[in-house]
Amino acid sequence: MPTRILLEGRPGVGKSTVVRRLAALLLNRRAVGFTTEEIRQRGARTGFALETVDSGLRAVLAHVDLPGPPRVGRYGVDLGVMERLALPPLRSADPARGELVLIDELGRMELACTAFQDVVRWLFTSEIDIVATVHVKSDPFTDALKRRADIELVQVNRGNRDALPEDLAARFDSP
Ligand SMILES: Nc1ncnc2c1ncn2[C@@H]1O[C@H](COP(=O)(O)OP(=O)(O)OP(=O)(O)O)[C@@H](O)[C@H]1O
Repeated sequence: MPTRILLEGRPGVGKSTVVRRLAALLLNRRAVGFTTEEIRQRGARTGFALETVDSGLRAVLAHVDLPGPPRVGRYGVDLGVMERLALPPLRSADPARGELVLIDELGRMELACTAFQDVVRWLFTSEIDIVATVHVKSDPFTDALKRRADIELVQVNRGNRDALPEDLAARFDSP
């Protein structure tokens, strides 16, 4: 049975940092997937960049200056970035090669890509180990994942965020 972990936490608690540190700590496993990061201009958040875990490819996923569609809040989302950068490594993830999927995050902008929803559904039925971040906020897609009996829902908070990357790396790296 693969390990499927959802890291849940309030905005800014440190979920992305846990995922990035976990990717850097893994010795015997190859992590594939993506992380997202705020873009700030003159101190204000103007968008989000997406970066692939394995190859470090980076592009602007959402920005106040992008028109969309879709628009999520103040941001126009470039779904082509999901198609070109995020999906290929997820589609070719192979547990036989020791690969582990990291997704940061299962958020509204990412899930605006229906092909991404399909890939995530497939991943959660496959033999691939997964660590994905989710917000506390209710959303039909992530609520359904959180209710599954075969996932571990881990709350990220200030008390455990420093220890979590090493705890998770030890679990995934052990033979
Ligand atoms: N373990 C930590 N120790 C100190 N600072 C941290 C730690 N983890 C995260 N931070 C800081 O908190 C801020 C938010 O971190 P991060 O982006 O990882 O949170 P997040 O939960 O992924 O946020 P979001 O919900 O917006 O995606 C960053 O400035 C980061 O440097």
